Amino acid sequence: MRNLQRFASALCGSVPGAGGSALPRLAAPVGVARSLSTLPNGLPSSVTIYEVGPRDGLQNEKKVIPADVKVAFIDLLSGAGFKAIEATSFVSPKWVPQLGDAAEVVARMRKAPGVEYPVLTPNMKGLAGALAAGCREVAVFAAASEAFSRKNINCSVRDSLKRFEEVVVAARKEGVKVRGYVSCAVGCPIQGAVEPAAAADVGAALHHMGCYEVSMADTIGVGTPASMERMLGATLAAGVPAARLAVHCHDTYGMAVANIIAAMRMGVAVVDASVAGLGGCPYARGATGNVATEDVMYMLDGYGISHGLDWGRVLDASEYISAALGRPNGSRAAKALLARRADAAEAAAEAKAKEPKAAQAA
Ligand SMILES: CC(C)(COP(=O)([O-])OP(=O)([O-])OC[C@H]1O[C@@H](n2cnc3c(N)ncnc32)[C@H](O)[C@@H]1OP(=O)([O-])[O-])[C@@H](O)C(=O)NCCC(=O)NCCSC(=O)C[C@@](C)(O)CC(=O)[O-]
Repeated sequence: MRNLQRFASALCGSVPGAGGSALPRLAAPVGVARSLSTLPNGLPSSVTIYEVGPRDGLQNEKKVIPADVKVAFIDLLSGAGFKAIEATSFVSPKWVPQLGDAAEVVARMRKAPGVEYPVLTPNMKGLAGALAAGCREVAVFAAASEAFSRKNINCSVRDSLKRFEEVVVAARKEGVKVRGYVSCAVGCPIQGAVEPAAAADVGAALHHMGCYEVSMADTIGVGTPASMERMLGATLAAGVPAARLAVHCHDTYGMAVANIIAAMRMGVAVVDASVAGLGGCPYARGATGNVATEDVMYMLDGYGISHGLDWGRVLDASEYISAALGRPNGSRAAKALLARRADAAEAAAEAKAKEPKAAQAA
């Protein structure tokens, strides 16, 4: 751990203002930080994949997705071993019409034991909706970029943090866990480059507010391992421990898996991802979806890092949602594995057809 902190300070030496937060410092965070057990190569021995497909993946779809499809998708994911599946958002339906059915989806989805189903809540109205629906975990989402904050939630970063503090305090009073996001942590579709210190300050503010985990998001997928390291280094130096951090990478430039490896090398062991690489950003033309869950699983398997997910069931969910949306699967690993699965099923059917009739009947 001391090495990690030294690494963070070394990285941040060149980042002006890192850790010197200009944003409000609020109450201390709650909960027990995860302890990080590592492999001999320094990578975490297990990684939690926080599935965001039903929320981040579907919020940006042009055609209306029926609640039936969302519920069936979440139910498939629920059997796959995820500990957290971000189900939907209690945001203004005028801003995000696609998730206007949040209450219905939460009411109808199966709640598997041991699985959290967080929902996004941008304000007290969203929190009230989430609480009324029985949600036990919510997420607030600030931005490292002023321009994006105004475009996404119609207020400045500072005002958003005041609003989120109210949500965090009220949620915790109800015993509801709150996760925090920092959007545009390495780049913004409107303002361009984002200083690591700006992302670190917002991450630290959410951490000190009481978010049990802060997910640093490369919203438009422009990051590289180098810019991720600078941003995470600044965030660690600003006082957010690696055990409280997650990363949320979009894959626009094909860097997401490499960026996640860079984050794991810095001790991050929670990774947001979307089955089939669903998603996109309404404010950035050409920005692609989240890193695909299956691509992350394939990488983790290669390192021998446990993720606790059932490949067969993840592929079922991936196949289902790609068919329901009528588009090719956005995960390269899923495409390859689904093709192999189809080949194996075909070969089994052929073998069965060649069996003598009596054996087939048995
Ligand atoms: C924050 C607001 C509400 C401000 O929007 P506003 O227009 O400033 O809000 P307002 O308080 O003036 O209210 C306007 C109307 O919305 C209603 N309203 C107000 N709040 C709610 C609510 N919670 N639920 C339902 N309705 C709501 C409110 O009642 C009112 O209705 P009217 O009186 O006109 O009929 C709006 O901008 C909003 O909903 N934004 C959400 C945008 C969003 O969800 N974006 C995508 C999130 S993804 C992201 O940020 C990045 C992330 C997390 O994925 C990480 C990454 O990939 O980088």
